[in-house]
Amino acid sequence: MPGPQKELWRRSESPTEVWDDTEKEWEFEIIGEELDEDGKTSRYEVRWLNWSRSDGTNVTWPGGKDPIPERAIKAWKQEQAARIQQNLVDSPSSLAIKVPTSLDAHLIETDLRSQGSEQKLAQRRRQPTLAPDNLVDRMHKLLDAKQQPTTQQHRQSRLQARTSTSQARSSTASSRSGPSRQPASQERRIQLQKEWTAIANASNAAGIALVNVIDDEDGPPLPFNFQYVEHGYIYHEDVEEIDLDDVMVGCNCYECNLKEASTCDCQAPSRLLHKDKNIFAYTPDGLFNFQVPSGIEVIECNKKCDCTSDCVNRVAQRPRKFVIEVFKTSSAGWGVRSQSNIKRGQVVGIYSGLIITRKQAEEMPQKHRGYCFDLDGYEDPDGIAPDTDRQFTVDSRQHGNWTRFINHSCNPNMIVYSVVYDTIPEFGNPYLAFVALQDIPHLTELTVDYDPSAGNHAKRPPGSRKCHCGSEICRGWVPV
Ligand SMILES: C[S@@+](CC[C@H](N)C(=O)[O-])C[C@H]1O[C@@H](n2cnc3c(N)ncnc32)[C@H](O)[C@@H]1O
Repeated sequence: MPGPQKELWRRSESPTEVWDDTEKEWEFEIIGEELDEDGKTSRYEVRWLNWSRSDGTNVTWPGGKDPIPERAIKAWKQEQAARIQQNLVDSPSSLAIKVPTSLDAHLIETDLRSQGSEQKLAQRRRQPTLAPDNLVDRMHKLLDAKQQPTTQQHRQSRLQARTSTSQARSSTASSRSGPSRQPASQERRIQLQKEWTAIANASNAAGIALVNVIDDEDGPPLPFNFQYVEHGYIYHEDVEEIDLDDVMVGCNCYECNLKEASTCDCQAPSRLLHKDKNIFAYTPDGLFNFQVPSGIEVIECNKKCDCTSDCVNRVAQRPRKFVIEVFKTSSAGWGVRSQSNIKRGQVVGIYSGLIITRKQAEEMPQKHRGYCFDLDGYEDPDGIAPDTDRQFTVDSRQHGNWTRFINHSCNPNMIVYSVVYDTIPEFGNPYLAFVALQDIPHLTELTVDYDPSAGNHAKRPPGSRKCHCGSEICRGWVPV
């Protein structure tokens, strides 16, 4: 006969929750968050400062009818981002114990594939009859065919690439003991890839892959002490930095209204108009709407605004979501492409680098000017002579991100527009955003026209280089 059923565990009584004073302001701080399987926040952990249960505990997980105000969430996210950034600065060794994300796995896979492909190519050079038999070879063959305008040109540029690397090799060969050629080490390339990806991830941006299936060069040539800067500017000591917190103003819209842009304080002073009415520069899907005339800066909401990060007027400032490949091209050094398809109007990236004065840029040796971009979007807003004290240039030679590798094409798939969000237009240091002019399939080289105002028959400027863009409407030269 069965005996009396044993009680193994009984839930203790929940402490009583009394929130009686309806007039009272309940002060709280967010102290944690719970993530769902996609890594998105499902709820926040909150500590109440002027409330506790009868047992003294004061932590809850609010939700449902009483969601946490957006403003508190925004402050918490900013605090977390700053903490991640600080950890990275304080402790470079922490990079080594970073928990791999799916993006890292993707990058490692890409890297292994490109290494495999490189070994195959090297082997094929030694045994020219070896047939391609794996996916990577086929993919890169297809890419080569797509990127090279003619076989003749292809052969020439391959030859040039080999000649230049063999020259580089022979200049270092003298320090080696014997004449036999060792396969080039790819350690530098992999190290750069890891470093740049860690820096990008710290700004919540996706990783950077470095790929070379053309020759043995183990990464792009960079000046000594090059610093990868995923986002923002560094200021040269000759450029006066102004404390923007005192001068910048934000809008009070809780939700900036796409239909009535004039009701947003950020958009009302903008010269971005359509039929005399203020408009935002973006569609509801966050794509550039191409209604911004050249010479007009897009003014996005900023850190003083009340709106959240998904506001219709915050697009260029969002972190990059797709992995970028900095890859060796066959005829224009290193270039860039995305591992994901890109939509027309999608903002692909923002130029970063060192802010120098225009005078400094003009006095720079010509060979270094290839990485300079003038910030002249606001220079002549109403036909008024520009304030020469505030004419700046961004130089990405020594400090910059992947956009410094964007090559020129006479028939480009991106354009550049000026956008202002954590500064004011009058200060003359807007950001430069690269936006897709068309749908761009993944692994297609991303290009801009370095001199969009030049006509197709413009005379070749002194100091310009021979253009290898391969487009049917090629002008024949690249400005420097
Ligand atoms: C901003 S950098 C672009 C990245 C560069 N390819 C690299 O390897 O560092 C500009 C330089 O790239 C080269 N370049 C860019 N587009 C080119 C093109 N269409 N044809 C030939 N060279 C090009 C020129 O040397 C130019 O001065």
